[in-house]
Order: sequence, then structure tokens, then C-alpha cells
Amino acid sequence: LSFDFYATSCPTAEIIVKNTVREASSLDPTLPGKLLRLVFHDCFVEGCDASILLQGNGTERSDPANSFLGGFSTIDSAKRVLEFFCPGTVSCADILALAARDAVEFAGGPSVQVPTGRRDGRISLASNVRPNIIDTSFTMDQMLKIFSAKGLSLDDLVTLSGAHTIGSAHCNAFMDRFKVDSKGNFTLIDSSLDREYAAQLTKRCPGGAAATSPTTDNDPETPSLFDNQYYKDLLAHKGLFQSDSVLVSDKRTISKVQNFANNQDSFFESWEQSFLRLTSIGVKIDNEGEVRQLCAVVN
Ligand code: HEM
Ligand SMILES: [Ca+2]
Ligand SMILES: [Ca+2]
Repeated sequence: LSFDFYATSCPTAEIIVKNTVREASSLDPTLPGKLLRLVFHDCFVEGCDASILLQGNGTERSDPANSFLGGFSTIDSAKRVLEFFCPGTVSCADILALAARDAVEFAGGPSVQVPTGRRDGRISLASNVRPNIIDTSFTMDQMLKIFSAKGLSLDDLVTLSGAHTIGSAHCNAFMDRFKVDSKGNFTLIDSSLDREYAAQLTKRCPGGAAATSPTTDNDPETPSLFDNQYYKDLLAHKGLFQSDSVLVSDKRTISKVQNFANNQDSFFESWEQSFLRLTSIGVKIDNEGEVRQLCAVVN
């Protein structure tokens, strides 16, 4: 990968992606979160190779763990423009990494220079999703095991979890942390969650209707701003997922959380490094992959 990969073959590549993300985000403020989660779910399965974008029976996209992913149409739009100006040149994997980078910037986060040159993969299997994607119920050791397998550290886990400073979630991702009986009586199951916050969350999940339920902001304070508020939320026991709360209950990660909560610059600096590591996982180059014509299908 290199920073000037498309300098001669498609010098406007990054501008085209940025403009597409900018326009789409101004119409749909939920888009930045979707693009950011999309690159995470791409890179953790088969590397950053746009395997998540392939459609069809039994692909990664068809796994229930990926059912709430979004942002696909924005990637398709950017690809359409790029195929017009630079046919067969810019990979879907690069478009996705650049779009996620731009999404963070438009949400108020740091702008990161991202190297390009990723090729698109030809393999996308639902059976590869569960072993590689972290569930909210995982312990720190289970999370660390998956992160290590990707060449990422505990610090990367704390930093990249900061993505939950934007975006939203469906009830089934956090509903098991509390319980409401038929009489409306509320019981807190996970005591690492603030009681009042949990009581508010129950109102977002009426009757336990998980899939059809409305979404809840990941960061209750600044839901669409990419800032360090997520870490302040964690210290206030307002991490939405169990996997967020674990970051303050584990002595290996609490000091990093405190550091980021007190110092946004420190979070942003770490973000830049960790985001580069995330978007470099298992990249395919040259004939290890292809440049798809359409991001949803292999050539
Ligand atoms: C480490 C373990 C992680 C777990 C268990 C986890 C889990 C989840 C879950 C359950 C949701 C809600 C999905 C829904 O119901 O719609 C979510 C949302 C989100 N996640 Fe994570 N996540 C993790 C790490 C990450 C990382 C590393 C990133 C990116 C760098 C990320 C970015 C996001 C974003 C941006 C959203 C909001 C998506 C939207 O608004 O549509 N997450 N995550
Ligand atoms: Ca992938
Ligand atoms: Ca925020």
C-alpha cells in the first residue's frame, strides 16, 4: 500500500469518494456511523478486501451478525462515479477504507491519511463471520484473542471501541443487561450499567421487540459527534454494550480510558494509528485480488 497509489492512474479518486460521502452524509446524518462499522466488519473477516460488500446466498452479508450493517449504497455511488472517470482502477476495498476515513472526519473526528492499493477479494462466506467478529457478550480475553489474531493490541481495542462515540444500536445488542417484567418492574441484571441509564434504555425497547425496535444512540451525550465523550460515558457506567463496560472494569484498560476521557487530542492521535492498523489488516495486493467492476459482485 502507498499514499500515492492512484496519483497517475486516478488522481481524483480520493476527492470523488470524499464528495460522495459528504453529500450522502448531509442527506443522512446516520451514514458516518454506518460506514465506520462497515469497514470494521470488512477488515476483520478475510482482511480489508470488500468481502463484506458481496451479495448473494451464504455471503458474509447474509450472516445475522451483519444484518444491521448499512452504507452499501454510498460505496456503490462512489464506485459508479469512479468507473466513469477511471474505469477498472479503484478497488472497492480502497473506496470503503477511504469512505470510513472521510465519515469520521465529517462527524468531527481527526482526518487521517490512508494508504491505498488494496485489491478486492473473491471469497465471502457467512461461516467466516462468527469466528472473527466480536459479540457484545465477549470477555476481555475473548476480545483480546480476536484482536491479537488481527495483529491489533489491547490499546487498539480501547481506541477503536471509541468508534461507538457515534452511531446507534438495536435493542438486542444490550437488552440482556436488564429486565422488565409484565407489571413493568425493572431489574438491573448487569450491575456495571448505571441504573438510571438502564431504566431509560428499557423505554427504548418496549415489549422486548428486538429486531423491529427503534435504535438507540451509542453515545447518549453527543451521538453524532466523533469526540472523546464515549470514554466519559464509560467512566459514568454508560457504556451501551457489555463489551464497552468491560473496558472500565478491566485493570489492563481502565487507565487508557481515563486518559482518553481527559484528553481528546490523545484519543485522536491514537485513533490515527489504530485506524491505519485496522485498515491494513490482511490486505491483498496485485494478483491476490482484483478490482471489481461492481462492488456487490466478483468480476
Ligand atoms: C470490540 C468489540 C465491538 C463490539 C462487540 C461491537 C458491537 C456493536 C454492536 C452490537 C453495534 C450495534 C449494531 C446494531 O444493533 O445496529 C455496534 C455499532 C457500531 N459499531 Fe461496534 N462493536 C465493536 C467494535 C467496533 C469497532 C472496532 C468499530 C469501528 C472501528 C465499531 C464501530 C461501530 C459503529 C460506528 C457502530 C454504529 C453503527 C450504526 O450507527 O449503524 N465497533 N457495534
Ligand atoms: Ca473482508
Ligand atoms: Ca460522541
